[in-house]
Order: sequence, then C-alpha cells, then structure tokens
Amino acid sequence: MQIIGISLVEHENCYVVGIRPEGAVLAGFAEFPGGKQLLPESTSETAVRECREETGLQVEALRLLHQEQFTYEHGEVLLDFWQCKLVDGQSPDSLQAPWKWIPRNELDSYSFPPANAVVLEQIRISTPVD
Ligand SMILES: Nc1nc2c([nH]c(=O)n2[C@H]2C[C@H](O)[C@@H](COP(=O)(O)OP(=O)(O)OP(=O)(O)O)O2)c(=O)[nH]1
Repeated sequence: MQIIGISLVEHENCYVVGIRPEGAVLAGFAEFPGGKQLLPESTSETAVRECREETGLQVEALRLLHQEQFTYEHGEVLLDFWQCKLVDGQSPDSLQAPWKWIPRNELDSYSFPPANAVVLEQIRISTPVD
C-alpha cells in the first residue's frame, strides 16, 4: 500500500487546488498538493515537502483532518490529509501556476478523486482558521 501525505492549505477561506497532469494516475482530476511518503519522513513532513516542491508555498501542518484508505485500479492508498497554513511571512502570491487559490464554496464545482469525498465534506462544514 502506498502512503500519501496531502496538504489542505487554507488561507482566507481559500484552498490550494491543482489539476492532475496528463500521464499521471487520475489525470484530469482536481487535487490538493501531495504525494508519496519518502521514509523516514512522517506524512505531515511529506505534505509540507510536496507542497513546497509542487506549489512553491512553505506551509506548516496543523492537524490531521482525515485519514482515508482507498483502493484504486492502480493500487491501494492510505491518504493522510493534513490541515496546513502558510508559515509566517509566506505570501499567498508566491503560489506557482497552474495551482490556484479556490474559495471553499467553489470546491464543489471541481471533480476530485473519489478518495477525497469525505474530507471535502469535512472542509465544507468546517470553520475557517484565518
Ligand atoms: N496529491 C494528491 N493525490 C491524491 C489526492 N486524492 C487522491 O486520491 N490522490 C491519490 C492519487 C495517487 O494515487 C496518490 C498520489 O500519488 P502521486 O503519484 O501523485 O504522488 P507523487 O507526486 O509522489 O508521484 P510521482 O512523483 O511518483 O509521480 O494519491 C489529492 O487530493 N492530492
């Protein structure tokens, strides 16, 4: 099973969202920044590292919002979804294209992979952190 760390980066009621590229598994689906755990890092470290590598944003992980085990055709994954915020001094404008800040109430209009359903509902009913 693959262990995946994912960043749910919230800032002023918006979240960082991308579209999975051609050639990737689940190409064309929306995604939060994340990827495979590289031992010996923890999944919160994975989430922070992948966010920096993929989006240019330096974030800190606040808490594990949800853990989801899911079986895709390409294999079984364990997804750790970490609620994250920008570190002090990190401008939201540093977000690299094609990633975007998407308002919470617009997340519904994106097609995320099925393993994201529960965490998306949690985000929908949660209170903004800042
Ligand atoms: N990043 C990300 N992956 C997700 C989300 N939802 C979801 O089911 N996944 C799945 C798709 C993949 O099976 C797995 C992430 O693996 P990946 O292949 O993108 O990881 P990676 O960036 O380390 O990949 P690579 O460098 O080896 O290509 O998690 C999500 O919101 N974000």
